[in-house]
Amino acid sequence: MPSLALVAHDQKKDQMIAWVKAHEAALEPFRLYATGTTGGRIVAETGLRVERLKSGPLGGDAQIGAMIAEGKLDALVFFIDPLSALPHDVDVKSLLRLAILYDTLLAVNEATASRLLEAAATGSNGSETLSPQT
Ligand SMILES: O=C(CO)COP(=O)(O)O
Repeated sequence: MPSLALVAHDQKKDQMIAWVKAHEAALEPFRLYATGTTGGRIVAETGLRVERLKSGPLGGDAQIGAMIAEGKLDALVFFIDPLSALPHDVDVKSLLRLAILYDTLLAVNEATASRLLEAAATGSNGSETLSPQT
């Protein structure tokens, strides 16, 4: 089962929830992970099962980065707030850096996230990356 992590900063959480609801069927085939607060809202407001990690500022971004480094994550949807200063900006940068380094499927805005799911569904792109790991 391919794995996908969902992460959204506070000002982007409403957008993440709306996006998850709009793509619930397409997200069901994934083993889903999320940082703590994002995951809590997804579990409370959608029908999806999500494995919650720590909250981003408390190490959740770092946990997802470690999953990438260990080859345990196929794709990351990360709705970043481009208008706020974040105390854990170094963690955000580290996570993005690892996703780039390991060539992980990465979407940092809604338009790209939707295309990523379409590609995963059709297998027209990234099918190899999204094939089951175990
Ligand atoms: O801060 C985050 C990502 O950098 C997200 O963490 P939460 O989902 O716990 O708010």
